[in-house]
Amino acid sequence: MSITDSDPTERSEGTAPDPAPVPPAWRLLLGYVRPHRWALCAGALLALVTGATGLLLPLVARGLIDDLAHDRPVTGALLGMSGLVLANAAVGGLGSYVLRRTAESVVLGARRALSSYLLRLRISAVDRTEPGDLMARITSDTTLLREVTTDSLVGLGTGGLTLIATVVMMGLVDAVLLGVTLAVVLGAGTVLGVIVPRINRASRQAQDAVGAMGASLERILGALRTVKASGAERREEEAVHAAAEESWRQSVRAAKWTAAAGNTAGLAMQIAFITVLAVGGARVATGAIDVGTLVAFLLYVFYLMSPIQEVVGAVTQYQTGSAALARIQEALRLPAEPPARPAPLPSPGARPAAIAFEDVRFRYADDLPYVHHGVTFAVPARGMTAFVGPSGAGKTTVFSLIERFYDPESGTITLDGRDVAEWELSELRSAIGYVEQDAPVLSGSMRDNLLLGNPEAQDAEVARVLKTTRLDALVERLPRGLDTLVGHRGTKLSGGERQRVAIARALLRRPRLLLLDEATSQLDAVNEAALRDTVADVARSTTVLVVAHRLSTVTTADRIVVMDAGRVRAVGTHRDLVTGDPLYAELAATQFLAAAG
Ligand SMILES: Nc1ncnc2c1ncn2[C@@H]1O[C@H](COP(=O)(O)OP(=O)(O)OP(=O)(O)O)[C@@H](O)[C@H]1O
Repeated sequence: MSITDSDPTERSEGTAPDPAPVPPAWRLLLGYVRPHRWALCAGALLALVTGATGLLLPLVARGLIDDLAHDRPVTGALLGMSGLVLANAAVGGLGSYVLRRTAESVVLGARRALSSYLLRLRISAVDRTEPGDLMARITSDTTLLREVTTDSLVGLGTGGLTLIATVVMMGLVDAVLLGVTLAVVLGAGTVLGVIVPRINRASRQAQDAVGAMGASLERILGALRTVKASGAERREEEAVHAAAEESWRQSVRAAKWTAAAGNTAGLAMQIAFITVLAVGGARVATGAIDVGTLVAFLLYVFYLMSPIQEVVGAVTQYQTGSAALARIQEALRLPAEPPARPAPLPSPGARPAAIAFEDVRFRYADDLPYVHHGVTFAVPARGMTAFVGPSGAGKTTVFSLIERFYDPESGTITLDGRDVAEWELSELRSAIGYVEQDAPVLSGSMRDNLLLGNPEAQDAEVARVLKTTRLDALVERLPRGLDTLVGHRGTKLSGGERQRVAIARALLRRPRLLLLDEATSQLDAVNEAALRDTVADVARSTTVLVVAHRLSTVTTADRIVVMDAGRVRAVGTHRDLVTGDPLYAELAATQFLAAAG
């Protein structure tokens, strides 16, 4: 699944698509590794020292055979060999630890960068992605960076250098036997050139399938009640299984080619060994070389196996890792907002904000119809303004544009007379409290939810807001008061309570402008009255805009903006509009709900 296909929303929001081509995977990898380069160099150095101690072993072995052949004492050679073996194990272990630790740090860096970036994504970018797929990019794709750092980058460096050093040593021992060995190795290299790109393709498809599985799971877990109530468990299960099986199929394909690559390298070494033994035996017979030289060379052939396998492993691992890197990079190229600078919240009693739309035209994407066809209205500071109109009229979109989740194609939106496009985003949002229609409550405690937008709020302020939102009685009833857990998405609260928690959360930010998207669902009379009184209270000191779905909300409003098909058709009080606007009269007659539901 690709998330970087060009998206028309970008242009309609004035966000130019990123024109720079995606850098090659190796350059991306170096970018992640750069902060850890010294640790990586230390690890690579230790790996090289390990390799060097190994390289000396055949030479010491040759000395040992020579000593034995000439009846010389062998204690020195034996001690030397033991020392080299111990040094090899100790330095090798330390090197491996340093490399793995560095690789974990690379993964940590990538996860931090990616998660911070995802929190800054523009809402338009989130609209066209699957959250589950994005999650897979942070969890599973970044994990692959670990192997690619240790096995691929370091493996290529140390394996490559050891390989060169081994070849040089072999050349010094016997050039003819080296020629024989290289001929076999080059043949194997040609076969590997065919296999390796296949590993890349299969790995990429396997990772995409993991992303698709995450997306399916997120879809199910996000609406498990609906899935169960709709009896759709089996069909949803099949979708998850299909993605899991696709990932399995592609991983098995990648495993097949990886195994083929490994075996080709192994087979090449066996062939090289037998050929060297045959050619070397003949050379010993003719007296061209002695037995010690042949044994030393054969040890080098064995020794060659490890760096060759390291290099082959590095290349195959790089293929898997570059697929993951590409997926991470795709996520990092989604349009994002500039990094948020912390903006202070308005002080208590800050003056309310005035808001105005002037001929605003907006559509969610170039290939979608306009949602706003020139919306114009002005709301003075303080008081409650209700937005009413049939479903799809563009009321919620008004709020999204004020919050700058999207930018209009033309026209201006001003807050206190200043174009919202000119405001620093964090400064703009700190002036506004926003309560979404489905009033999201996050998992965690009641306190976590209330303090989400203002962690510094004092107890007295929290108590006051709880009273305003008529939540004080509820909190008293909860077994652990504010520390009671509210469940995933606040499932332990009623719909009305969730809405009031969301309002309380917004109020604790002391907004100069409160945007309240009323729930379309019917509330019971007690909850409805509590909500109405709350909003009326708040509107005395703040500017409140409400997308209203209930007649009881609009009758108390200071002014009502009637929207229809992306236009403002009338503005007035309930009394004016009931007689002056036929659509409003009709909506009021049906209590809004028939037209709004
Ligand atoms: N993220 C989006 N991407 C594309 N189209 C969208 C998006 N959000 C809303 N729309 C479309 O824009 C139009 C206006 O939506 P909006 O939510 O503003 O309507 P509304 O008046 O608030 O409706 P309701 O009363 O049902 O909440 C609708 O036709 C809707 O399908």
